[in-house]
Amino acid sequence: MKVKIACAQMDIAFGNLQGNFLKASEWIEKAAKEQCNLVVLPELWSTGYDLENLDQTADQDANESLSFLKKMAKQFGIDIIAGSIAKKEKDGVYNTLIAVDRNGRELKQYSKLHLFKLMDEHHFLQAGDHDGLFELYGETVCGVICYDIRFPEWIRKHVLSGAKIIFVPAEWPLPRLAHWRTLLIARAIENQCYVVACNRSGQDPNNVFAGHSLIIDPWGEVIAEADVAEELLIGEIDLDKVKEVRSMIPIFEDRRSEFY
Ligand SMILES: O=C(O)CCC(=O)C(=O)O
Repeated sequence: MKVKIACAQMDIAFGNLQGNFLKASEWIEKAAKEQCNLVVLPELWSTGYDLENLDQTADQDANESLSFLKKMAKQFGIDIIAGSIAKKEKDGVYNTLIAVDRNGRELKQYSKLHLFKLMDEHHFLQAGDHDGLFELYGETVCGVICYDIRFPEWIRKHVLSGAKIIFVPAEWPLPRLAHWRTLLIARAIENQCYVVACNRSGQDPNNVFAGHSLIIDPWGEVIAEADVAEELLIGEIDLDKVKEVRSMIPIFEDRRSEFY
């Protein structure tokens, strides 16, 4: 099955929810006009890393984000992996990915499991405690968020549960661009699956971000890669290729899991 995917590598206005919702709606519309089946947004697309103001800006139970995303998905007939938002729950704020389908049905919420101390996340956010698996196009896929890609065992757990696409919304800083590319390509090669990674563009008061959103196939080939500036990155994936690559080098049969 072929799927045309767009990564909305947008700039994010620091703490400006209204501006970011408007911008996201424009990118979603643009992806639909390009006949994409699916659009992916970056991490914390509605607030950016304005962590100190999350008390005011985090979305209570993701209600506002969900109604916006469901409306957009139905209006433009497109599936949306809506990066992540700051979601307020009873015990604090989570960095939460939301996926909705073109019928406006919620598919998944996943909260970032590994908090990134270098960007102070642990002072402002709660860590998630469940996996990122969901069903899309009749296949199992998953979402993880940014820093999560540094934990290959977390990604492998999803792949062992059947994930054929790993979606990665991110706000990855420019100084570690080489890590971003290397880790994403490695995750695709070692798991023989697609990786669709949507980073943000631009800067905030503390960081300049790397852009370079990537769509990578199960052989580790880069299907499409953005530059640092804002861009709607488009690439087509073919889910049948996962089986093809896995039969060529059958790592999942050859694993010696009794030793590790
Ligand atoms: O791991 C990194 O170098 C960047 C991670 C990050 O920026 C994040 O998780 O928000």
